[in-house]
Amino acid sequence: MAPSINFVTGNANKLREVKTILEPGIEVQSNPLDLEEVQGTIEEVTLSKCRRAAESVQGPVLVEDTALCFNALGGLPGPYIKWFLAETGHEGLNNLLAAYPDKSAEAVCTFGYSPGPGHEPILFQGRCPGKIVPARGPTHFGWDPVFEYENQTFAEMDGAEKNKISHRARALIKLREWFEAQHAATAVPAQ
Ligand SMILES: O=P(O)(O)OP(=O)(O)OP(=O)(O)OC[C@H]1O[C@@H](n2cnc3c(O)ncnc32)[C@H](O)[C@@H]1O
Ligand SMILES: [Mg+2]
Repeated sequence: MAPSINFVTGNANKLREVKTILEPGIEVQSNPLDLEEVQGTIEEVTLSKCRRAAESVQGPVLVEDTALCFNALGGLPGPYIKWFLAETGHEGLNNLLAAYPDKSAEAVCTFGYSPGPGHEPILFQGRCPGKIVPARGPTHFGWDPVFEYENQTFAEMDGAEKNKISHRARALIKLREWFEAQHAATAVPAQ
């Protein structure tokens, strides 16, 4: 039987990508709890989110936090990208870099897995380099239209292309390796 994982997220686009990448090897269940997110480094935000999720669910959970880091701004907006995007939009994200020739950025995806409340979460991080450009492509998912990787924005790619190289895919390679090794170690050998 495939191992399963309980992904706590309010973001339907994240859930779709995680399911596409992990299933059928790992079955992804989901829970749309809205978790409070603290300020801090990328890792601190995910650790706190994961501890809260494990407390709320009283069981094993997976959470994820996505950051978008502008190199000219020392890594900001980073884990605060959600609020920058909501308040300034795609054009505003470009304007933030107007004073700098360096438009390079990094998308950072950090998954946190906790076996349950009281356990320290384990982190799996993936990074994808790119640059911030005026919006191109459909506007279904967050900052996808303004993040360009090798001449295409994430929004211009089809799902399969994005899932080959994205920050999320790179983090999930690490998560899958660890999760499958854990499952193999605890599975009862066939008699
Ligand atoms: O419930 P959670 O999992 O926290 O979902 P969220 O939507 O609040 O997500 P985050 O806290 O991680 O905030 C990240 C922001 O970046 C956006 N985002 C996340 N992954 C993205 C991706 O692959 N492409 C474009 N935008 C993305 C997302 O819509 C948010 O605005
Ligand atoms: Mg969030």
